[in-house]
Amino acid sequence: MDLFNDLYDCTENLLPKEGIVNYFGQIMTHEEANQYYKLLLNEIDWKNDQAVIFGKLIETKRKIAWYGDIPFAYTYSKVTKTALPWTKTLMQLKQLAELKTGETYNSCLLNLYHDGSEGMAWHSDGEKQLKRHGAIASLSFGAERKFAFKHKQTKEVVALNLASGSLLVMKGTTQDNWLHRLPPTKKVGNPRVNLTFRTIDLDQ
Ligand SMILES: O=C(O)CCC(=O)C(=O)O
Ligand SMILES: [Fe+2]
Repeated sequence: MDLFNDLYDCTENLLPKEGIVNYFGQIMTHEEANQYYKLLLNEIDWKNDQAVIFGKLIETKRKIAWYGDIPFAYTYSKVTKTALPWTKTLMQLKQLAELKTGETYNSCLLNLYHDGSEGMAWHSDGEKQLKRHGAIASLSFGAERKFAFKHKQTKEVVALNLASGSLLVMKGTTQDNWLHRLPPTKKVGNPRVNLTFRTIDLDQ
């Protein structure tokens, strides 16, 4: 695993300008990643995501869950969700993400993509309730999927594959200047679980 991880320099900024994205590669063994994947699939209170699109309430096939230090209300795609208390597994993963990235987090949004037909459209995670320029740590489990960034003005694109058991961090002004997405793909038939650890600003 160490040999493999030497291929990634987690201090290298993947963005050419106006934001910072670091990819740490796989931060655990395949066995550990597989264990976490199964635990997360079973333990998490997965719900179909709801969103208001053109004024209509729709349910996505992708499932989500929202956990945090306290029952924060978080408005995402115009629907408000209340954070559930951390599970033991999520607490372990939060500590791992904090140790690796040198940042702290107080909440986590989880996404379950059943197969490659499910993805997430271009967006940035700049919600008002999030700490301005706070780091967002992304842990992935299960199927490897492509993840892409697009500069809001120049439309430059940067893409990479997120492996099972891998960690990526977005920080600085990334959310101001770049969109990101998880493109749908016909090549993937297995589920993927993604965790994004975030910091809700309690003064907002
Ligand atoms: O699934 C991913 O890798 C990204 C999810 C994401 O961008 C989000 O939850 O805001
Ligand atoms: Fe996002």
